[in-house]
Order: sequence, then C-alpha cells, then structure tokens
Amino acid sequence: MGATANSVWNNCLVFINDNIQPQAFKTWFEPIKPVKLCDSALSIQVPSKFFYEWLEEHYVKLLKVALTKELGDTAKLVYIIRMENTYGNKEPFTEKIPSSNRGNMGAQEMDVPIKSKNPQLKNPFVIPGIRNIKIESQLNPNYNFDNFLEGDSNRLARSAGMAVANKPGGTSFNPLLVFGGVGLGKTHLAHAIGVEIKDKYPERTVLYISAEKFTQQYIESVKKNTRNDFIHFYQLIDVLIIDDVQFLSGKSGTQDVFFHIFNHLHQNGKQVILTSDKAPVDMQDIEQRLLSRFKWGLSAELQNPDYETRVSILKNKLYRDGVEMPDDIIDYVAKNIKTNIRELEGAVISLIAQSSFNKKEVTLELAQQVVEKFVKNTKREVSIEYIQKVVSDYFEMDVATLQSKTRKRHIVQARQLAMFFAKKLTKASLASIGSQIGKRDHATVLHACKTVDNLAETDKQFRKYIEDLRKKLS
Ligand SMILES: Nc1ncnc2c1ncn2[C@@H]1O[C@H](COP(=O)(O)OP(=O)(O)OP(=O)(O)O)[C@@H](O)[C@H]1O
Repeated sequence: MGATANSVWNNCLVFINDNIQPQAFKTWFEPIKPVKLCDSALSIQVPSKFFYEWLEEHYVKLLKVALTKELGDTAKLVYIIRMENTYGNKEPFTEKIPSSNRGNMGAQEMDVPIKSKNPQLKNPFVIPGIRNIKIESQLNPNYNFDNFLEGDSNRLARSAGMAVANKPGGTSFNPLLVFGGVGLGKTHLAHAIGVEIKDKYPERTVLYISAEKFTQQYIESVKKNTRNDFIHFYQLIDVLIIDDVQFLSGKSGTQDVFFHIFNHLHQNGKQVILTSDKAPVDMQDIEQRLLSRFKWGLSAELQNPDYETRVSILKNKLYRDGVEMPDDIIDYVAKNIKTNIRELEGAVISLIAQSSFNKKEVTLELAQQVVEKFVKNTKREVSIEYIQKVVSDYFEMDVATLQSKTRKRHIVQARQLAMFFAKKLTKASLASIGSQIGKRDHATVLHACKTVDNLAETDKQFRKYIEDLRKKLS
C-alpha cells in the first residue's frame, strides 16, 4: 500500500502528539488538513497565515523530524493557506508556501508577503498639508505588553498582537479582532499593541477610541454637518484601535461610516485593531458586509485564564504594588475567582485595603470573606442546563423532549424559548448555546431568538410564557 497524504500526516500527528502539550496539539495541529502528497512533498492546509507563521516559528523542527521519519531526507512540507478573499470575490482563495529552510526541509527559503490585490485608491477627502496635524493617541501607557502576562488562555491573541505591533499593517492580521468575556484583558491588550507601536514607530499616528465614543463623535458630526471632516480625520490614522465594537450593533449610520473608514484604511495598508465581547459569528445587528470584514484578518479569543496564569497575574500585581502576601492566600483567591481578571485583581485590592484600614493581617479568613463577596456578585449568571430545566418544567415536558428533533409546535416553541433565555441570561455564544440545546447550530439559535422577539410582539399568550419564565429564572 502506497503512502497517502492522510496516512503520512496521521503518522506525523502520532509522533507530534507524543512530543508536545495536549493544548498546543489541539490548537496548532488538529486544525491542519493534509491535502496532497507528491513524491516526498506533503501539502498541508492551515487556516491562516498566522497559523503558518506560528508553526514555522515554534514547530518547524518537530515537523521536520516527524516528516523525515515518514518520507526520508528529501521530505518537503508545503503550506496551503486558506483565506477569505479580501477583495470582494465570494470564494476563499488559497496560497501555497513552502516551509522555510530553517529546518532544512528541502524547499528554499521564501519571503511570503500576501500581496495587496487592490489598486491604490485616491482619497477624495485628503486636503494637502493636513497630514502634519498631531493626533493624540489616547493610549494608556500602564497597559503594556510587559504587564500583560502570557498564559494558554491568551497566547494566540497576545502573539498576534505582538506580530501586529512589530509590523503594523504588514501582517495578514488586519483587522486583528480580539474578543472575549468581561474583564479578560481586551482593553489592556488593545492598548498594549498601540503603546508598542508608538514605541517602535513614533512617527505613526495611532488612535485608541471606544466604539461608544466613536459613535458619539459621529452623531455630533451629523448634527453639525461635519460628517466629511469626521471621515477625513479617521482616514488619516495609521493604526486605528476601536474598543468594544459590539457597541455598534443596531447603529446602522455609524456602521456605515465605519465601513467606509475601514475600507480606506485597509486598502492603504493601515492597521485596524478591534475588540469585542463576542466572536463575529455571535454579533447581532451588525451588517453582514462589516462582519465579513471583521473576519478578514484574525479573530483571536481571550479565554478564561487557567489557574497558573491567575496566580502569576496576582503575584505580578502584588509585586508591582510592593505588597507581600502569603502564598496560601494568593492560592485561595486564584482558586475561587476564575472568570474575570478584573475581579481577581479587585479581590486582592480589597484585601489589601481591608487589612490596612482595619490594621489587621491578611488572613485566610479575611480572604474568604472578601472572595465570597466577589463570587456572590458574579454568580448571578444562570446555567444553560438550569434554563432548560425551568423551561421544560414549565411546559410539563422533560429536557430530552425539549432537546429532541421533533417539529411539534409546542416543543419547538419551548426549545426556542430556552435558546432565547440562554442568549439573554448567559454569556455563552450562539454556537455554544446551540450545541447544548439539542446540538443545533448557531444559525438555529439566532433564528430562535428572532422568532421569540417577533412572537412577543404579536402573540399575547406567548408574551405570557416569556413573562412567567422570566420571573422563574430571575
Ligand atoms: N494577561 C493579563 N495580565 C495582566 N493583567 C491582565 C491580563 N489580562 C487582564 N488583565 C487586567 O485585568 C483587568 C481587566 O482587563 P480589561 O479592562 O482589559 O478587560 P476587558 O476584557 O477590556 O473588560 P471589559 O469586557 O469590561 O471591557 C485590567 O486591570 C487588566 O490590566
């Protein structure tokens, strides 16, 4: 039996899996697809240019050993990058890149910029000479890379941020969209990228702005009839950082103007960095054309930090504040506050404050009291499991029926209500809600939320269901 791309790659995976951490394997190797085997050259498809760069940077030696074991000394590796076409064509396009020579894997070293395929566009708003105006970056230097600690939960986003800071507008992560739950470091990372760029390229115009402020400025410009000036101003920026873009949802005028600014910046090789509390696929009431642009570059998630990262963040914070705290207390706080770094830091600040006001030592007991307060305040979120139970009980059915594939109207409605409340009351993504409620996809959940909204307006009985359930769940 001759070797195939699949068989060769599967053998490589076995070897690689034995030699790296499970998390790294999952992140960097599971998404790869073997595509073709031609003589001793194996082509693998990777999801983005960043992915390729990361593999080359961190795993080229391992890949080389694995591949040489399978295909001998003449083994070659070719990456195929699958991307959304950035310039309007619907079809994604692919780009082939041989592995670099660093690992002496056969193919010659190649610099592989992804070439801009669009012609240079003239900016109708540029007034000669205006380039010299100075724009305050609004960056907070206290949020930098040095104090943004690295862990499994943020490695991808942090490294992509670094890559962007090293070469703003010159990587394929444009835009770079950093998303994640509340208090997980989106704003910190966004500033850190800007601060690093300002350090490296002081002449570049960097601007940090929240989507809320951007919206206010835009509304103001419409009122004052200075919309063109507004657009023009933003088109002068080299690195535009917009925080909390989910705020634009439902604001079609602001979305429209942002769309034009975004296109201009992108076409001119300027860098756009966005943050959001959800992934593009979960954003509601954002125009499709804007969403598709958000997906052009890289969407990198900040996940809940693991225990080790939480401990290092706490230790680092204490160190910077010049405070000493026993390890068992740090350990207690880190074990009990898991999903929000702001709260993690808040608990420690509160501990320090309490102990100095009351002139008490920081004891485990005090830590327990403080943490309990924090945890109580954040435990308000109900689980999707609980929502399904409440909804099923209310309609006198069991959870399995609610999750079943049946299309009977009352069961479908119960399921849609469960999805609706899961979206309203939890921070779970549409995809995650769908998979937990009967293994549906995100589009089904979105449809359910819309249907419930519509029925709430038109159907009195249905409105009563919503009200009753809302009471039971709150
Ligand atoms: N990796 C990290 N290392 C050190 N500190 C961190 C890290 N991640 C977050 N923090 C700290 O946690 C706090 C919350 O971070 P930040 O305000 O950036 O979160 P956010 O995701 O923007 O929150 P929100 O959703 O409320 O906008 C900040 O004080 C930040 O410095």
